[in-house]
Amino acid sequence: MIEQFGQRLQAKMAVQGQLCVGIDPHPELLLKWGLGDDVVALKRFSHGILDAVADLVPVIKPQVALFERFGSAGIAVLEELLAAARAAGVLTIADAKRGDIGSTMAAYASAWLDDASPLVADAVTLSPYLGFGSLRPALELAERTGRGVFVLALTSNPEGASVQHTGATEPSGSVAAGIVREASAENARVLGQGAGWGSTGLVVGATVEDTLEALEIDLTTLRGPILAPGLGAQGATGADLRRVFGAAYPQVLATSSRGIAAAGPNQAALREATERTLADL
Ligand SMILES: O=C(O)c1cc(=O)[nH]c(=O)n1[C@@H]1O[C@H](COP(=O)(O)O)[C@@H](O)[C@H]1O
Repeated sequence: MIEQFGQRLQAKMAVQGQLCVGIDPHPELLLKWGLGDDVVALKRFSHGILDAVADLVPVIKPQVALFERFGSAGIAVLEELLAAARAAGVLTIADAKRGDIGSTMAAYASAWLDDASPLVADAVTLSPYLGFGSLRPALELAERTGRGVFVLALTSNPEGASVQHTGATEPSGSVAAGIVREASAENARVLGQGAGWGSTGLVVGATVEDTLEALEIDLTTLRGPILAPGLGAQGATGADLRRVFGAAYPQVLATSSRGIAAAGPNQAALREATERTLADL
């Protein structure tokens, strides 16, 4: 039987901690590393971070958009990076935020979650705002291949509230609460009476402050991982995460991209920034 993503992630986090290092090759960071804004730089930057943190953290999260901006050559770098992480035993979350009508969703799912795809990752981020049900092809493929998904629920950007908080005063609750319910039901379906985490995770920004309480969302019902961006560059700290997530904190995989990369390109400095962030968590 294939070991499912949720179980693999939970086991790795128990040993290595709750930090995911994001790989976001922004032009200004490439410049700060003394590099140009080109594909050679993209490769040096992304492999530089992977090499520095591979034995320290359970997961890396390349931001797909920042590879796509170099076209096919950038995608080739992403393919190599995903393969190198696999070889180093680091789990990967492709941050692609895909979401489309079911038939197209099946193609996105095969790009990121199918064993045969050159872009295969251990998990992919998905947007449920065409309806949670539209993600079904990805949920099914993830289950078949032992991979996972992280579904946007409450994002870290201030504009997210205009969609995600909608309905908060209705009896059915907010849009975000509905996403949490559907993801929890999916894990309950797959896990049944089994213990541990399912492979349907959620994305909840570390910056949402008291929103969880206000929207009456209990993330411990998820029985799965919570990807929490917002650490470092967006201002959140380990203490904020513990306060925001409360009883669900053990499920949190905090992610930091610019906050770690800004310490580079020196490998010792990248490791030091990573170890400091792990300690804060
Ligand atoms: O899905 C994500 O990872 C994500 C969701 C969210 O709500 N907010 C958010 O910042 N992200 C991503 O997380 C990363 C955050 O980067 P830093 O702010 O540099 O740590 C970026 O790649 C964002 O696209």
